[in-house]
Amino acid sequence: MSQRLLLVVAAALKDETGRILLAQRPEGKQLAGLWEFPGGKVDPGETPEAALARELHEELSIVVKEEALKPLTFASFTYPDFHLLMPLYGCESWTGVIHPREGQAIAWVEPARLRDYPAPPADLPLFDWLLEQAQAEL
Ligand SMILES: Nc1nc2c([nH]c(=O)n2[C@@H]2O[C@H](COP(=O)(O)OP(=O)(O)OP(=O)(O)O)[C@@H](O)[C@H]2O)c(=O)[nH]1
Repeated sequence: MSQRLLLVVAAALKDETGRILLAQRPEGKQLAGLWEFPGGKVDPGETPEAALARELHEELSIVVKEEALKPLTFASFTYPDFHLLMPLYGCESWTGVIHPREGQAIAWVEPARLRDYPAPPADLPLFDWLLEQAQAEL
């Protein structure tokens, strides 16, 4: 069966203590209430990095330079309506203060606690990957 491929970019924003930012999907959206990485769909003609910088500004009101986005890993997951391809970028520097602009809750989460947050199924291997990375850095 052929399926629509949807390209979504996501960021693992990391603070000085190694915690990762998760945002809760607002009510009314697909998968509402689940915790996920900030990000969103890549618009036609947009690079993934430009799309992610745009989404981070729209969602969290921070300014991120594209050079500050480091490719980490990706999710590839079949949902009922589409197949999600989601590169995950790491980001440790931005300007501005994180302020959720869409009414979404946010949380800074230690890598070992990521699995405590209900998340879209596509994100679970990414949570595990981030934990492995954090453990390897110790
Ligand atoms: N941003 C984001 N989207 C994710 C993650 N995991 C995951 O399965 N998705 C899925 O990716 C799809 C696109 O995300 P999105 O809805 O945030 O994109 P968007 O803001 O551009 O769309 P919208 O404004 O039209 O709602 C959704 O179906 C969402 O459930 C994640 O960690 N972050």
